[in-house]
Amino acid sequence: MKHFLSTEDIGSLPEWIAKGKELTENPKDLRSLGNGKTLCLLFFNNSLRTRLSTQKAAHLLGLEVIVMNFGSEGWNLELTDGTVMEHGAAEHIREAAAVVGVYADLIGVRAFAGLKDRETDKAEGILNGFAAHSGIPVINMESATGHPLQALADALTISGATKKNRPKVVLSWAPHPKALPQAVPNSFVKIMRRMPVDLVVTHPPGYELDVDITGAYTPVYDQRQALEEADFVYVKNWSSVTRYGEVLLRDSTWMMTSEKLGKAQFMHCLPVRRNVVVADEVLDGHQSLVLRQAANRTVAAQLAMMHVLGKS
Ligand SMILES: NCCC[C@H](NC(=O)CCC(=O)O)C(=O)O
Ligand SMILES: NC(=O)OP(=O)(O)O
Repeated sequence: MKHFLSTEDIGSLPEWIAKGKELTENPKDLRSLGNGKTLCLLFFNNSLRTRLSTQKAAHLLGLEVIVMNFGSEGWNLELTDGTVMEHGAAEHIREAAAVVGVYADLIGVRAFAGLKDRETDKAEGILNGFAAHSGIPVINMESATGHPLQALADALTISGATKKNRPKVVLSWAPHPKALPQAVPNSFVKIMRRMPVDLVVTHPPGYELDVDITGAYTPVYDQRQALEEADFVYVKNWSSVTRYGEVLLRDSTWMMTSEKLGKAQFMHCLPVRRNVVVADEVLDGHQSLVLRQAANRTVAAQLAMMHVLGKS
């Protein structure tokens, strides 16, 4: 059975990108691919793009969709085997996943990092629990450590927008009032390593990504130096890994501005806090790719579903 749990589940990235371009440029009626099948989307966290683009992609592939906001409406799930369930959780993930497998043919799961315990988040209990116990393919709609649908959409966006054979792509940390997960930068770094780009990662000291996930990299702590000659600038906040889940810095000089962006194209996965992460002028300017990224989320979801349906 094929899942789509991380960017590693993308076999040949150039082939997936070519297929994505084909879906966009020569759309065909693909409704027979998913005919008679049901996709169940489970949200343990909020969403706009993921929920709508995945539903739209499912309709394009002829799938029926059922959606549940599990975080607010589902039973609290026990993830550990052998627990005496006298407290807290009403249901074990073994039953919950198996039951979804009775109603659906594939599942999408969104379950963010709790940002309290690093090892718990790295174990990906909810995502892996559904993959292990549902008996049907699972698609990651942003988990504790990764957001592969976003990364695939970002790869499609850069591939479609680049004017160079080997563009310079900068991933820049930005300030944020809340502690946010590392899922988006993790998957972005991993997929960019498989693209014909020169990737530079810039963040303040203390915001190093987990190299067990991203692979080794050399951070550039001077943002202006990192941004020199950039073609694409991907801006994102994440919380500290070493002081797990902490906000160490709220330095507004890391916010992206038109002056710092220069001639580069701007990217962000959204949602974004205006004038904290990025200045209005950038989001409202013609160098912003954020809506193309959002549009490519539908293409990424189609590709992921075709993969797990065995129809890619
Ligand atoms: N899926 C896209 C990003 C989701 C999440 N952002 C957030 O939770 C932003 C919340 C806020 O701004 O209050 C993240 O960073 O992983
Ligand atoms: N980029 C993204 O995943 O957006 P949502 O959190 O709104 O789904």
